[in-house]
Amino acid sequence: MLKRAMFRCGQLCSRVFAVEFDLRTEPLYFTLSSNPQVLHHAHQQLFADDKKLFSLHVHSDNRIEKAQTHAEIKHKLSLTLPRDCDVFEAYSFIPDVKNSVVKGFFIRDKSTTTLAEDVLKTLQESKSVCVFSYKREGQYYWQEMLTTCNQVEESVRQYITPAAAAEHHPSTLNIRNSDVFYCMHEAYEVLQECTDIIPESKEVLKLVDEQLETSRGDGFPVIVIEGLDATGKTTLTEALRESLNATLLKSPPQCLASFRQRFDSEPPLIRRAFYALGNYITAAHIGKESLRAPVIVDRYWHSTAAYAIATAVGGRVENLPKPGSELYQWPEDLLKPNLVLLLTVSPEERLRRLRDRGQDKTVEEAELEINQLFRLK
Ligand SMILES: Nc1ncnc2c1ncn2[C@@H]1O[C@H](COP(=O)(O)OP(=O)(O)OP(=O)(O)O)[C@@H](O)[C@H]1O
Ligand SMILES: Nc1ccn([C@H]2C[C@H](O)[C@@H](COP(=O)(O)O)O2)c(=O)n1
Repeated sequence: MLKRAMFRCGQLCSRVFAVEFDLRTEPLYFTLSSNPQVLHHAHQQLFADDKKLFSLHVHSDNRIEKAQTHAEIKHKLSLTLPRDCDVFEAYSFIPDVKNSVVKGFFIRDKSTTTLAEDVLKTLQESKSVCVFSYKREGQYYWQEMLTTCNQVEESVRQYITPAAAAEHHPSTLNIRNSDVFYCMHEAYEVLQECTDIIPESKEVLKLVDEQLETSRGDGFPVIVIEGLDATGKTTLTEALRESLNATLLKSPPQCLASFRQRFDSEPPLIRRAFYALGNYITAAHIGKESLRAPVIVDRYWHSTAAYAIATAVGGRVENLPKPGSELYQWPEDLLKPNLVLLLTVSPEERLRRLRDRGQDKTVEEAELEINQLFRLK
């Protein structure tokens, strides 16, 4: 308990918290201080009196464990919390410091039961989970650890203080090498760290080792076709193969097809590293094939980066990294195509085509359909 309290005062107190309270507006930012301060109107709405308030963050030096614990908690909260609990994405971070984000949740319990508190107390038993509750004193609010012994309680009570909005959405601080990978060895290392818990990682790494090839010389043109599902990629890439007498490749490549389901069920860190490695295998195939004929590629790095960034960045479209951000830069060691085309259709036409096709959808495809914000991103 003492260790947790020290951690909290040593690190969290200099941190800013952001809660994705309303998807149409900026997150709400606050810090902790020993001096009470009156809250702004928006903050007062979040900390409204008639609710029991908690926040929960996952800490671990082991990034795989951290990612998995976060995903497990998200799943558990969605299954076990009472219906009248609101769960918002929350971040604790140090402004402008890359990789400083600790992801978590902010929970408003409007129920009359203690179920939410009981669930959170159970979660707090895990050494990597910190749960805080929020209390009111007159017009001020303070944060304290959910379960504390008396000795620690005094030293950890901190008042909620409104903080300035961050220039960049906090989630963008952690995208590099957690959601999007900009060189192969960073993605490779993630799968290496997973081999104990995901045995398939070894097989994927073996395929990467076997297939990797040095970059291509001056060969035939390489054209990538990108687009959301049902925008016509398969139709166009097949037609181009015929008309240009080209070789057609895909990312992820066929040799990873049997592993996709497994990695799709993993948290973003692991899932994105898997798809990143798929791009490097496809790059090796492009290198070989483009010496013989033009190459058409059905999705490549833009798909990987776009899905990853749209998933990682919560809330509104304006939260995305700004145009020109280094996060949109092509990976330094990934073979570049000569041309990338993005196919677009109106949302109505896309839905009509999806309905006509009536195929099974992956979870993320289904999400695209129901989540207009995600598709826009
Ligand atoms: N230019 C077009 N005009 C009208 N319909 C089209 C056009 N291109 C494709 N379609 C139709 O739209 C549907 C989706 O096309 P297609 O399978 O090529 O999309 P896709 O982008 O490859 O989808 P996914 O990524 O989900 O596999 C198909 O029924 C196809 O016949
Ligand atoms: N080049 C690619 C292709 C696909 N992905 C990921 C992104 C989603 O997680 C999923 C969607 O693929 P679909 O089901 O539409 O085939 O695959 C990627 O990261 N990179």
